[in-house]
Amino acid sequence: MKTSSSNSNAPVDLWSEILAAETPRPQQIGVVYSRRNPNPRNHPNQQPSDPALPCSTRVSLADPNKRVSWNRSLSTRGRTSIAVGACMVYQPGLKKDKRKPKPPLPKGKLVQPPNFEKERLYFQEVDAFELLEESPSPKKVGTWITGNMTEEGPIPAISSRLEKWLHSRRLNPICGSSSTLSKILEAPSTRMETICDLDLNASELRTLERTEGSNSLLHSAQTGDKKSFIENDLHLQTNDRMLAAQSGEGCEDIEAAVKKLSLVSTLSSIDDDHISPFSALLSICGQSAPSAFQDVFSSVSDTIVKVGEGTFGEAFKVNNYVCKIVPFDGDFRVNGEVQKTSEELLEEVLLCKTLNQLRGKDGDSDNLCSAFIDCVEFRVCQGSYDAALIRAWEDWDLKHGSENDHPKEFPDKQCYVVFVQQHGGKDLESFALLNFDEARTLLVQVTAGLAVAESAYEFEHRDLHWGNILIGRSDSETLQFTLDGKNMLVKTYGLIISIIDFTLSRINTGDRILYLDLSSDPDLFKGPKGDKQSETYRRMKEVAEDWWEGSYPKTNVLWLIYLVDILLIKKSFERTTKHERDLRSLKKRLDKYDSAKEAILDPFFTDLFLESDPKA
Ligand SMILES: Nc1ncnc2c1ncn2[C@@H]1O[C@H](COP(=O)(O)OP(=O)(O)OP(=O)(O)O)[C@@H](O)[C@H]1O
Repeated sequence: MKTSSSNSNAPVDLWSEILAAETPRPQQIGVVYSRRNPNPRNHPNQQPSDPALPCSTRVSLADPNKRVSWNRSLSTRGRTSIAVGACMVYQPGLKKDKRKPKPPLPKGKLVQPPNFEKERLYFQEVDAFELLEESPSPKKVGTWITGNMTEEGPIPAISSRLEKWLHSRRLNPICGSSSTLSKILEAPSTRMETICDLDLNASELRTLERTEGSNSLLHSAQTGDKKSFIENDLHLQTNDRMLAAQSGEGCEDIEAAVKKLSLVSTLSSIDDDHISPFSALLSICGQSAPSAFQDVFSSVSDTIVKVGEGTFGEAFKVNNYVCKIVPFDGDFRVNGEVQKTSEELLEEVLLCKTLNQLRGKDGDSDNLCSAFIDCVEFRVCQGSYDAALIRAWEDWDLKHGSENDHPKEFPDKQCYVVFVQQHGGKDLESFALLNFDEARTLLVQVTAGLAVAESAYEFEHRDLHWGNILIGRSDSETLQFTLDGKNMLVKTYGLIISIIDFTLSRINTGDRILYLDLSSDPDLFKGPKGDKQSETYRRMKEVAEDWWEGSYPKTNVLWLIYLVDILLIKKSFERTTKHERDLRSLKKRLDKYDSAKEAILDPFFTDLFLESDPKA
């Protein structure tokens, strides 16, 4: 899936190459925004709203007339995490429902065995004997990977660098995170950079060496990244801890600082250990303090172009990347919605990091694909909106008419998460499909991607409308998917798709189940009758019986059915009546499948596989 780079310092992959060819000049970007929850009253592609439907009364304080959302009740919104691992007990708003047991951990090789050579080198630096003697046993063995055996005995599955550090100082009285999470933590996207290192002005983001120091919070604490330190009551606690660690104020303080900022303790101890979700979010983004928002973007003003907007985020093209900027934790509404919380964003980042694992950057796996947008960096920022972004926002507003609030309204204490993603092209709504082959490859890539993610993580997207499928043109004729160890080479007909926006998604990371409890968002299911997107939410609800923590891969199939409908009804491309018949019979058969994994075996897809057939 990866292609080689001409510049060894820059991470060039398939997308970068596609996009270098596809969108070389900002003014050529023609992405038309499609929000997840279009307001049927003013969205050209939506049916007129049912006057009987209640319209939301939640409007932004910034501009009460700007936007009305018909299907969100974010006052009750909240992503929910069910921890399935030892010590993972954080379950806000967990509904007690004993109908189903907790889903099993995902199958397949989720966790790579630890690289023992690396472990050995590490332990040379510490007193290995002492360490092994003092290491606590996990309380629930089943959720830990089995450690390697050494002459001295088993090495516990020590997951993160922070944990190793704690072990080395015999300061780890709690059980550690599972290795799945640690693997995610150590993925390239958790690179620790100072604000200056996040050089969006470069034509490519640099892949920094992931050294022990550069990727650790401890390092930040020790080097004291004061430049990005923003004085804010909310964050002082975190910074105090880090500075205490820096100044070496005794083991207890260091232990507390590191433990509280390590993912090991994030979700599980937010409640009982008074850790703020904000600290945990910083931690998972590899930061000790928020970056100054304006600094991150100030040097790239000429190249910034807005490419889209969503209910929560504004998306800007910055060179070859897209930065999705999501404000959070503010106490006023943005775009008519209550702002997302640190906690929700923490889980969203975790979810993205988990899906990033499917790209196989960290070794072999039984399930691989590049169908989910590559998130290359996550950055917590704070401050008022950058002038270059505001200019880009206003340009876009002139051309497309934004439904969002003007970002200049944000106060200077506002926090944001910047999701730095690869540019995935245009969304399906605005992309002009040329012919039936392009429609077919779209369907097979989405289906295969969902099948792979289902298999690896019991993933359900739960919101796969046409604004959440991006399409780019590519020279690659084929694309590889690996499903349960079997390789499938899929014909692209020159298109590569990327799935985005995991706000409603459900995933089993191996440590915990992340999902959004849609039962607390009744408006989501009140969209116009007959509207395919609204009907799909309602069908999902029937399948889930409004119990959203459960695993229902059928929901993925429901979105595939929606996609076929969209291709038939909303998209025009060169096609014959036979092609339409084929699509209609695919839709009928899809109805009978319970998962994307079943759907990918449908005869409709057979001749789209070049070498290996998933049935073989
Ligand atoms: N990586 C990307 N590449 C290209 N365009 C993107 C990318 N990410 C987002 N966009 C554009 O921005 C729009 C909004 O992004 P996204 O759906 O992720 O935001 P959101 O706030 O989560 O939206 P929603 O209203 O669906 O919750 C997309 O429809 C797309 O047009």
